Amino acid sequence: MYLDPQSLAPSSSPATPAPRPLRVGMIGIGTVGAGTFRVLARNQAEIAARAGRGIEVVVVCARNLARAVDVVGTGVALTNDPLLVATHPDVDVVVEVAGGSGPARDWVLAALRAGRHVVTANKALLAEHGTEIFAAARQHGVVVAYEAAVAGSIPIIKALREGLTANRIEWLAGIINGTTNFILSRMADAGLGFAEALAQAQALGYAEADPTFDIEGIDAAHKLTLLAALAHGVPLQLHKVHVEGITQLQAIDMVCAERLGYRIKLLGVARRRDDALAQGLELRVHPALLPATHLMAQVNGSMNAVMVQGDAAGSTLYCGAGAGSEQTASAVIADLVDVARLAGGAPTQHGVHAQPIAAAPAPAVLPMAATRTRYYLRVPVADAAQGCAQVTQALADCGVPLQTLLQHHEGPGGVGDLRAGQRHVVVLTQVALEADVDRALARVAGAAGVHGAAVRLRVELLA
Ligand SMILES: NC(=O)C1=CN([C@@H]2O[C@H](COP(=O)(O)OP(=O)(O)OC[C@H]3O[C@@H](n4cnc5c(N)ncnc54)[C@H](O)[C@@H]3O)[C@@H](O)[C@H]2O)C=CC1
Ligand SMILES: N[C@@H](CC=O)C(=O)O
Ligand code: NA
Repeated sequence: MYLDPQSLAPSSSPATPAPRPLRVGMIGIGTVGAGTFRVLARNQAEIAARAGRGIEVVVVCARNLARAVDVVGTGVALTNDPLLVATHPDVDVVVEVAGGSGPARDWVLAALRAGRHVVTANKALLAEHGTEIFAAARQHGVVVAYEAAVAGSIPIIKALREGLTANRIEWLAGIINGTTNFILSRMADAGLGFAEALAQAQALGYAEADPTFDIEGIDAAHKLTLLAALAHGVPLQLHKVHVEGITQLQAIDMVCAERLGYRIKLLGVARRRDDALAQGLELRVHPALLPATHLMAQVNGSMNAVMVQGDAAGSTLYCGAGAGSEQTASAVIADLVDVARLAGGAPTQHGVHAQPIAAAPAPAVLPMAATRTRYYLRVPVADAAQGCAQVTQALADCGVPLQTLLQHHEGPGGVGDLRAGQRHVVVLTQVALEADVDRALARVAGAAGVHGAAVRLRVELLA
């Protein structure tokens, strides 16, 4: 769509002087920074042909300068002062791949005020300070591009801003954290424990500096905040995202889900509601059951996938590496190429201005009690028959329609944290209101013979 094959051929007009290269200053040269430098160097000729000019890293900020030399060699200026890169006179665009949201805000604002474009992979920064940062970019007539910040290599920002721009987006749902998808896949498919799987994700460069951000769903909430703003025209409102991570997930529920024909994934969902029960936006990150036959359920390891339902396009699905060095670098460089193509024009004329566009009126974020979906419930009980009767009665009393009910009894040597001999009532509901499901579970909790806390997981509707 964007690539003119002729542009890869050598120019036939020698009289036209070659435009000067786009000069890049990088802040951070870790997993993503090093990948960006490597891919820029390796694919230099192709990238220059496609961008219409070369892209050249002129200065790099690193904490450890000796290690930075190993990556970038001696032909690039090095500093450990990020502000020096942000305002460097020889830099056209600042690539921020250091991470964190406090100091990074200052560097990025300094770059924008100095008239530099910014490319960043930092979703925490934009989810927390994006309103201020995009306003500064507008004021100074420059671009903040962030394709790498959401779902790594997948061009989902471009898809929403450009490919789907004609649509009213009804919902989007995504596996948008590579680390947790890697952990859940390794636990389900290779029988690894949580800690071991997390350690592998860290060693492969997928996890955040503080992996709590991954496993507690915060990183996915950062990304969902950015996606929801683009897709639904709402402000950046991280504090309104309902967030549950995967640390409370129990092995028994992964096994029961699988026996029922489902896989559990950490999902980010932004769903517009305009029905008899609610008008607004569901904005939530949590583990969810997906039918094992659904394409999204088959997205494993560090892969991400985002499904978008538009009123005109219908369903579209985007899948690819959600984390990793060169995988993320691919998106960073795509943004650099967009900036290179500006060639002095106004950012908005070239469709690169990556700020969320507010629609009026923006839908309000709904409370979780208003969520409408299907549910998986597991209730530990002393007596299976009595437990089934209690659970079905409570669901019926609260208007929650039942779809499947089964008893689960694991003998000695059973899965995960299951006590030998423990019985469970496992239920799949039809579509119900979360408030009604919670009322039913509150009733069940007080019943004689119920041993321990019930588990409630959402079954996501992806149709
Ligand atoms: N690793 C991945 O797969 C992905 C990471 N990201 C984001 O990209 C950013 C970078 O992530 P990684 O490369 O994985 O992290 P990293 O920890 O591997 O690299 C960050 C580098 O920045 C340097 N740095 C931090 N503060 C600095 C300072 N004040 N002065 C000089 N250097 C400083 C660190 O020393 C480190 O070398 C983060 O915002 C992360 O969320 C986004 C998508 C994927
Ligand atoms: N830690 C993140 C990195 C990419 O955004 C993830 O695992 O997805
Ligand atoms: Na992306």
